[in-house]
Amino acid sequence: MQLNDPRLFRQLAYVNGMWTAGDQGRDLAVDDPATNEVLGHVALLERDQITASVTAAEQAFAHWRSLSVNERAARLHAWHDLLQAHREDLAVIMTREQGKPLADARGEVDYGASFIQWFAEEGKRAGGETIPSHLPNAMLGTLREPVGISVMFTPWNFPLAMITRKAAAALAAGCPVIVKPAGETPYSALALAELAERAGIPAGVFNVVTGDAEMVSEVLCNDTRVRSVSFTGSTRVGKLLMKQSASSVKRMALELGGNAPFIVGPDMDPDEAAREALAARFQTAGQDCLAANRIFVHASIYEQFIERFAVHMKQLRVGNGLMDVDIGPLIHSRAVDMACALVDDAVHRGARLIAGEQSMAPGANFFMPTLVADITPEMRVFREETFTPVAAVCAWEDEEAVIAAANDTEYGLAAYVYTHDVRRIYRFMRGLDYGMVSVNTIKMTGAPVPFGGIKQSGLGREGGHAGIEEYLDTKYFCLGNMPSVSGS
Ligand SMILES: NC(=O)c1ccc[n+]([C@@H]2O[C@H](COP(=O)([O-])OP(=O)(O)OC[C@H]3O[C@@H](n4cnc5c(N)ncnc54)[C@H](O)[C@@H]3O)[C@@H](O)[C@H]2O)c1
Ligand SMILES: N[C@@H](CC=O)C(=O)O
Repeated sequence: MQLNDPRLFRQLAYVNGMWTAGDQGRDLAVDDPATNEVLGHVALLERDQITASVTAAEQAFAHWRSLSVNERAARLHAWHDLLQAHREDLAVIMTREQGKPLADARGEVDYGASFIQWFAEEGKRAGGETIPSHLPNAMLGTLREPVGISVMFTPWNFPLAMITRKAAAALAAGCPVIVKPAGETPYSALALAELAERAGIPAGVFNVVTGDAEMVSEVLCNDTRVRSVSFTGSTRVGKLLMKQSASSVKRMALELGGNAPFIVGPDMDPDEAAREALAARFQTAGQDCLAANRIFVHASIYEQFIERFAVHMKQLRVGNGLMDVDIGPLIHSRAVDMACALVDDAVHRGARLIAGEQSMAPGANFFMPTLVADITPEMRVFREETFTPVAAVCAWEDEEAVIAAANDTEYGLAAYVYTHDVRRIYRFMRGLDYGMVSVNTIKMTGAPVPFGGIKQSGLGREGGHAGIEEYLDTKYFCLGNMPSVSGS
């Protein structure tokens, strides 16, 4: 890989401040999804090595938590600055392993860095409270303590920002961290480890383990020394991690799948609404938990919307993310198979295939943006998180019915509403059962935001003031027999 700083491309795990090969010498090939070329390999750690990463974190914890918040913040700020200084290399690594266009990868480096900056400061504000005493001669209050060793399983669609959103919060709270990145995208995580070391984050405080996901999660979730598990990925794996963590009652933060509705009101300009829906559907080639999964358009502008959406969709440039494109490859060929199956299912059940010419795909892992109209609740595109560049549209007329249809899913991550009618906006905002509702914009995320879902989209919040709470325990204290202390 051509980088300005070749030391950012690491193929070994990072445990206790050391670049670590698997004890059995096993490794795993990592492919560039655009070309299927092998980019490199990554160490497959053995069971005992995963346990050793917990021991390293345990030993590092005492020192890390003892630092003042300002000392921890200084290291986090240094880490943030290093991400910015190496932005271009980090973006290239991300595009090569994940496939997303370079411009999007640069955006993700900025997004990822912003969480480090945010939590460096947020750590300074994570204080307890004093409580007016109901007991005579006693002082009551709370202290905030770091929960302890925090494990993070992160996905391949956002290989850098999903790590920093979790890890920076935990580190700021005083917790040591063990990250298990997705097998498809380990190199962004390992580059983060290289930069964490350069930023002065001590050995054992930020570890990146690589290996078989099922074995790693089994070892880490069953280790009683691990106190918190955070995962971003599918609802299926999230449930598995919950089960594995139940025996030792760990704290859980889960950012799982979504099935976002995108509702367009009758007052919208069909062309403007189509451009916005297009961007909301095809971000990260549709492999985004925030991607608009079901597009509900008011019947009065439905056909015009479809026509404008198809026109704009055909202009999207699909290709290798290193080139000047809008949409890169899907993560692997299974995702292409899934996209084909979703479209077939929809058409078989009566949807109209408006556009999507797969013979134009520039490689095995590419899927050309596709639009299906007249979708119904029986179709897979309606029920499942499609995670592919397949846009699925239907018409609505009755406001209560469209809210009910939008809520007719086990997911509840994000919803979009496009209309300028303020009363309608209010009714949608209140009526939609989602953790996040975005009105007249598709840009809703960022460091200050409490990101997260309800129902089977997850537990807890990341980012914002809430993000650091996932890594803090509240310790109540009662300082009794203090005759000079009043009850107030
Ligand atoms: N909510 C989000 O932010 C978000 C982000 C990315 C992906 N996703 C979900 O991921 C799905 C697509 O990804 P996929 O097909 O790779 O899903 P998947 O469930 O097979 O895998 C998701 C991730 O979990 C890891 N994983 C698998 N088994 C694991 C285990 N036992 N322990 C720990 N980690 C394990 C994988 O390495 C991968 O990184 C989508 O349907 C979407 O719901 C959600
Ligand atoms: N796009 C999401 C991540 C989910 O895939 C985000 O911005 O956090």
